[in-house]
Amino acid sequence: MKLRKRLPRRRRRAAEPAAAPMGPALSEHKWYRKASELSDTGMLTMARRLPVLIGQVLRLAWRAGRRDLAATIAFNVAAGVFTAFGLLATTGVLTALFSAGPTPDRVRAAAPELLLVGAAVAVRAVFATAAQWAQARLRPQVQQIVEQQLFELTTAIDLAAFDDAEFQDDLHRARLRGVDSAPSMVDNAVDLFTAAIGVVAAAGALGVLHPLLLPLLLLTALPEGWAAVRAARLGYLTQLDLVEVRRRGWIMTELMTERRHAAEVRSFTVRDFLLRRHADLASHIRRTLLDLARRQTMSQVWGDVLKGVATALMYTVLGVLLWRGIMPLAVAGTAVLAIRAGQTSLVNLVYSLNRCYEDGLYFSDYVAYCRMAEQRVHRPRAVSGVHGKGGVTGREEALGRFREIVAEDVTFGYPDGDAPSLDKVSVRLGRGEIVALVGENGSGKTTLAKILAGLYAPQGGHVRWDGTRVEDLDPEVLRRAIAVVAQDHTHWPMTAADNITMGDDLTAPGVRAAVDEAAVASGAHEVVAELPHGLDTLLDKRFHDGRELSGGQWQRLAAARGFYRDAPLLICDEPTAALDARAEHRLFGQIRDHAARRGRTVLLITHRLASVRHADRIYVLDRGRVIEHGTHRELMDVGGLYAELYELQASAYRAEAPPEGVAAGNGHAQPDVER
Ligand SMILES: Nc1ncnc2c1ncn2[C@@H]1O[C@H](COP(=O)(O)OP(=O)(O)OP(=O)(O)O)[C@@H](O)[C@H]1O
Repeated sequence: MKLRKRLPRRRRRAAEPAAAPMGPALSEHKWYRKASELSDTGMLTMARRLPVLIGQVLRLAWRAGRRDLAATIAFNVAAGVFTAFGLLATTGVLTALFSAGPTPDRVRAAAPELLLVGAAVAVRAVFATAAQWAQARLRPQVQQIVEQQLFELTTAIDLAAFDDAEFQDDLHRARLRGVDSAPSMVDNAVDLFTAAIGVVAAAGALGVLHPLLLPLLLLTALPEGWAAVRAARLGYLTQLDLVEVRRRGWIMTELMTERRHAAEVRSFTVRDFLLRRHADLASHIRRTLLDLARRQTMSQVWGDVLKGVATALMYTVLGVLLWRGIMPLAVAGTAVLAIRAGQTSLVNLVYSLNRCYEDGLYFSDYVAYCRMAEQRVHRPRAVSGVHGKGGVTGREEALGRFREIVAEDVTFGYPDGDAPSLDKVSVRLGRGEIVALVGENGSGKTTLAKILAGLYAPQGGHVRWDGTRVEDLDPEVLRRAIAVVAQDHTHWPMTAADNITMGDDLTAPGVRAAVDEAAVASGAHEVVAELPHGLDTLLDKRFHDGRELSGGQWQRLAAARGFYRDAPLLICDEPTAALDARAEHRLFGQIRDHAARRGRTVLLITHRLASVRHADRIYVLDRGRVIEHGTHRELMDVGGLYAELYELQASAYRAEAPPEGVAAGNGHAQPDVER
C-alpha cells in the first residue's frame, strides 16, 4: 500500500523539473495514466498474473521447440531428485562420522554412504548440464518466433494504426523491450522451475529430517524475495515513465547521426539546438535512473537486514533443538547443509521470480500489443457475389476485369484529427479512364487516393469495385490489383532491380523484359544506365559500393515500379514533383499511353494542371469535399476553383512565353497553356 501511494508522487517529482524546458513530451500524462493503472494492480494481482504470463511464455516455448522444452523440464526434475537423494545420503555419512569409536573405523563405516553422495552429485551435475544445454537451445528459437509474430502483425495491420500515436508507443515498447523479454521469460520460467525443484528437494530432505525445519527455510527467503520484487516493480514503473522521453531521445539521436539529416543539420546550423534538446532529455533520464538506483538500493538494504535477522533466528532455533536433545548432531549437520542448499535454491527462485515479474511486465506489453494488432488486421468477411467465387486467383482475375470503381459518400478522419479529412466524397473511375484529383494543399487528395488504394478504410460511405465493397475483399487480392506511385515513396535500400520489381526474380521468364519496358516508360533506364552495376547496383550509401540517387532519379524508379506492376488500377500521386521539365512531359505522355495501350485505369493527382487537361474526368477537392467535377473544358466554363488555379499557372507562363517552336524543337517540356 505504501509503495502504491508513493509511486505517483515520485513520478510527479521526476516529471516536474524537466517539463518546462522541454515542451509537452515530459509533462504529458498519457504514460502516467497507464503507469498508475499498473501500479494500482498491486502485488497480489501481479502474483495472480504471473502464472498466466508464465503459461503464455511456456506455450510459446512449446511452439518454438517442444523437444528442448520437454528435455529441459525432464532433466531438471531428474537433477532435483538426485539433489534430495544426495542430501539424505549425507545424513548417513554424518551419522557414521559422529558415532563413537576410533576415527578410521568411523571413516570406513561412512565410506559406502560417501560413495553414494559422490555418485548422486555426479549424476545430478550431468542432468543439470543437460538441462542447461536444452534451455540454451530454446532461447534463439523463441526469439525468432516472437520477432516473426511481431513483424507479421506490423506488416499486416491497417495503415491507420501508424497514425495513432498511442498505438505507436505500444509498438515501440513491444519492439524494444517486449521482444527481448520473451526469451528472457523462457529462461526465467525455466530457472524458476529449476529453483523450485531445488527448493522442493531441499524441503523434502528437511521434512524427512524434522518438519520444524521447513518454516525456517521459508523465513530466511522471505525478506530477499520482498526486496527483489519491489526493486523489479520500481524498475518497470520507471521504464514506463521514460518511454515517451526515450522515444524523443531516440528521434534526436537519429537526427544527429543519420546520413539523410546530416546536410540539413549543418545548413540550418541546428547542431546546438539538437544537442541542447538531447542533453535535456538525457538529464531527465539520468535523474530518473539515479532516483531509481537509490530506491532500489534502499529496498536491497532492508531486504539484507531482514535476511540477517531471519538467519540468526534460524541458527538459534537449531541450537535450541540440539540443546534440548530434540535433534541429533548428525541430523542438525545435514539440516544446515540442506538449509544452505535450500536457501541457494530459494534465492535463485526469488531471483527468477523477480526477473519473471519484471520481464513478465514487458512480455505482457508484447502480448497486449499483439492482441491489439491482431484486431487491427483486416480480415475479409465471407465473400459473396461474383468476386467471391473461384478462390483468390479467381477473385484477382475478376478484379482485373473490373468495369468501374465507385466511392460513395466517403468520410474519413485521422486519429486525433479535429475535422474529417474527407467529407462525403463521391468519385467514379471507369475502366481505362484517366481520372484526376486536383485541389490545394491539404484538400484531401492523397487521403482519398489511399482509401481508393484500400490502405485506409472509410469511416462512412463505401468504395465498390463493380458493386463489391472493398471491406468484403481480401486486402491482399485488392492491393495486387492496384499499383501506387506514392508521393512519399520509399527509397528502398536495395538494388535498382528490387526497387522496380519489389522482389521478383530478374531471371524469371518475362521479368527482365517487363522491367526494361517499365524503365523506358518512366525514364528510369537513363538512371540505371549510369549505375556501375546497372540494375544490380545497391542503392544505399551505407553499404560498400552502394550508390545514392537524386530526388528526381528516385522518382523515376518509383514510377517504373508503378508501370512494372501489372495491375488494372494505377494511382499516381504527384508522380512528377521532382522531375525535370523534359522528364515530366514525357512521363505524363507515358501515363496516357500506358492507360490507352494496356486498358489501365489511372488515378492522377497533380498540381501541374496542364497535365490533367486530357483527363476523362477531373475532381476538384476543397477542405475534404468535392466541389467541382467534369472535363477540363466543363470546369473552365464553370469558372470555379479549377479555372482559377489553372489560370494562375497558365498566366505565369504567358508572361514570358518562349519563342515559338522551342518546346517542339529541343524536346523540352512546355505546359500547354491554351484554354
Ligand atoms: N497521417 C496523417 N495524420 C493526420 N492527419 C493527416 C495525415 N495525413 C494527412 N492529414 C491531414 O488530412 C488532410 C488532407 O491531407 P492530404 O494529404 O490528403 O492532402 P492533399 O490534398 O494530398 O495535400 P497535398 O496537396 O499537400 O499533398 C490535411 O488536413 C492533413 O493535415
